[in-house]
Formats: sequence, C-alpha cells, structure tokens
Amino acid sequence: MSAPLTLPDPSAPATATPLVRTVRIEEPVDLLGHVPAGVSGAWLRHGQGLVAVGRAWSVRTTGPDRFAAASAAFRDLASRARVDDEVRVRTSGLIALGSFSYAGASERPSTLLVPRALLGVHDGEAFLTVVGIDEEPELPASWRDLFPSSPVDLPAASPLELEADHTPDEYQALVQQAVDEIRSGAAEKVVLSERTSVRTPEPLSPALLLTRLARAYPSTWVYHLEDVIGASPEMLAQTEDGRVFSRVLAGSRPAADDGELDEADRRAFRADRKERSEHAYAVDSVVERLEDLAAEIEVSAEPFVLRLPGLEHLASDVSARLHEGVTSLDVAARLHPSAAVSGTPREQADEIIARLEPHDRGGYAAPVGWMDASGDGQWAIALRMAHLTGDRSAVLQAGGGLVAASDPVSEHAEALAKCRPMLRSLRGDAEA
Ligand SMILES: C=C(O[C@@H]1C=C(C(=O)O)C=C[C@H]1O)C(=O)O
Repeated sequence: MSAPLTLPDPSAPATATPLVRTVRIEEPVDLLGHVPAGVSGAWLRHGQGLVAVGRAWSVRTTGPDRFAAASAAFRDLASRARVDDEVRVRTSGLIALGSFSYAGASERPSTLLVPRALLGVHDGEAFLTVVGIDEEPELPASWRDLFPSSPVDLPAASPLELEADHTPDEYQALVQQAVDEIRSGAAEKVVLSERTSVRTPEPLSPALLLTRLARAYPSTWVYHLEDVIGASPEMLAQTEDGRVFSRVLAGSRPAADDGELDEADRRAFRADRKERSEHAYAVDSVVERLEDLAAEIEVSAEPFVLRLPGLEHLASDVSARLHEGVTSLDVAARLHPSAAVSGTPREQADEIIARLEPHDRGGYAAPVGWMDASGDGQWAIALRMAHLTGDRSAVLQAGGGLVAASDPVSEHAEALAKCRPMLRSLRGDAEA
C-alpha cells in the first residue's frame, strides 16, 4: 500500500496558530437567503447549518490513511487554536468542513478546510465566526458584508445537455453482470452506480444550487465543499456528548412526489424480502464496525420508511455510546464504505465495483461533513450529488444496491430517480 500523502496548504505552516472569534448576530438570519456567490462550503438542513467563505487553512490527503492523516493535521492545528466564542453552540468556534474520497487509491485528494468566515444558525441562534492564521481575524462592520444575499434565482434558461456513461441497455447489462457474479457466490451485495455528464447553458452557481437543494429537500443534509455538491439523506456518523448516531438507508423505490402513500403499499415495501435483505447487509456492516469504537449499540427494532420527494428508502437508526476519545471522523473512517454504498463482503464488493464502474468514484458515496475542535461533528454520505467539473459542466452519480434477486430495469430506474434532486436544481425548475 502506498504511504498517505499529506499536502498542507502552503500558506499555513505546521506551526500555524488559528485565532477564532465567534460573535452572536442579534437579528434573525434566513441562512438560505445568505449563501453568497463566492461560497466555499456549506452544510444545511431544515434552514439551519453553516455557510462558509474563503479558506483560512486546509489539508489535503490521499491514500488508504487519508482519514487518519487529515484528522491528525486538524488535531494538531486545533491544539494551538485560540478561540473567543461568545455563542458556544455546536457549530460555533473552530470548525473544519471536509470531503473525503471513496477509494484509498483515488487520485482525488480528500480535504479538511477551515473557512475564513462562517455564517451559522443553530437552534434559531445566528452567529458569525471569523478565523485568522497567526493574526487576529477582522470582524466586518456587518455580517452582511461577508454574507450578502444569495444570487437571484432565475427561471431555467434552456435545457441541459445530458450524457450518461452508458446507454440504458449497457447499464442494465452491467447490473446483470453484477447480479450474475452475486448469484455465482462472488459477493452477497454490490452497489453499482452510473455517472451522467451534464453541460449547462449558464455558468454553474454553487450558491444557487445549494439554495435550490436546501429549499426542495429540507430534510436532507445539503452539502458543498471543493468539487462536491448534493443533498444526502444518509447520515454516516454524527457524534455529540459521547454518543454516536448513524442513519442507514438501503432498499429503495420510486414514489410519488406528494400525496399520501397507500398504507398497504408501504407495508408491502417494508415486508419485501429482497429490499429487507439489501437493508440488513447495510445495517450489519455499520453495527459490526461500530463495535470497535462504541458500546451499548441500539438499532431500530424494524426498518422504517423514509420518504423523500420522488423516492422512498428503508431506514434504520443506529446509536451507541462512543469509547473515550473517538472522534466523528474516526467513526466515519471506520464505517466507510458501509454496505449501503459498497456491498458485502466489502473487499469483494469493492473489487467488483472497481472492475464494472469505468471511473474512480471521487467524492461520490464518501463521507462529507464537518467537525469541531473536540472531534464532534456530522459526516453524511455524499449521495444525490454532482462533481462540479467546470464552469458549465458537472458529473452526476447515483446507483443502488444489488442482490441476487435484483432486476436490471428497476435498478436502472432507481439510479435515474436518485439523480433527480441534482437535475432539478441544475435546471432550476420542478421538472426532471
Ligand atoms: C447508492 C446510492 O444510494 C444508496 C443505496 C440505496 C439502495 O440501494 O436502496 C439507498 C440509499 C443509499 O444508501 C445512491 O444514491 O447513489
């Protein structure tokens, strides 16, 4: 295995001292109304969270130890931090946003980044954090100077140009090949995915995409850092006060956008043997690995149905008491990739994925989130996402779990349904 490569930002020497100041904003703040055009990162849910501008410090890592290397660099930075925080809520003070790559062999670096400034809302309380490296951070006269209003949402200009890596027939043949390998005993579950390249008529605006995603999918964790952007329904590792929470999704079906779903229909989905087995692999993968880091693990007695616009998932919540000193990123690193995004057994599934998927997954299906100086934080799985690849180009990626009973046509439909949140936000309309 290659040694991990750690690339600290050249502007931040190893002795860098972060000076952090968080001040309360007395007036109510509509966070989604203040995602500025130059946003450098974001984490949004139910209208709360963090919006970032600039970069005070960052570390980039690659290789199988990319999590540990990034974690060590941030811990080192945090040990020197001087923090003046009058708000003292979960997301105030020294915060790093992060996006990791799916594979240890990926060429795309994983990043932890401390922004120059963060606008935050937590439990209705608004605040501004500013960070200086080796110098006092400057507080602006008004928080609006750093976080002006979000770009104005214009109606869609003209249609997107879309090109999937495969034709529907080709993708279904790949699914069939994976299913055949599963039937022959090579693995029990494999999560295969498809990429769709998009060209847009107008330059892409991460700020606009974020506000659209957060407004249309308020219950998801909407994220952006570096080249990834999306609206994830799946929480890999959330820690607070010595406890860890993980929401495992596996087993999906397209659903109506609104209107109440027939209860009998939903019961049938929950009872479906194929969906349940797909789901069980994912839950087991999380529970087994959590055992190394936590005790008193509790799992939802029965999977519940998580409803999103256009899609439903079987979901289980897992919680546990963390062993002393274990950080949110330690948990994310241990759980990644769970069988919700790789398969079972993990090594065999990842081998099949690397063979059948034509491209490196980059940040797709990998941890994305934030962490504070104590190591507490939230790491979602970067799903329902795009890689921003150019001024007017992005690559969407989505897939689904395959077991011996999977059907290529419905799997293809599921992968397409999972692209809809990003397609809709790219188009700026309700149709996708
Ligand atoms: C792989 C994706 O989603 C994952 C796979 C699911 C499934 O197979 O049912 C459901 C949710 C996610 O864990 C994706 O969105 O691309």
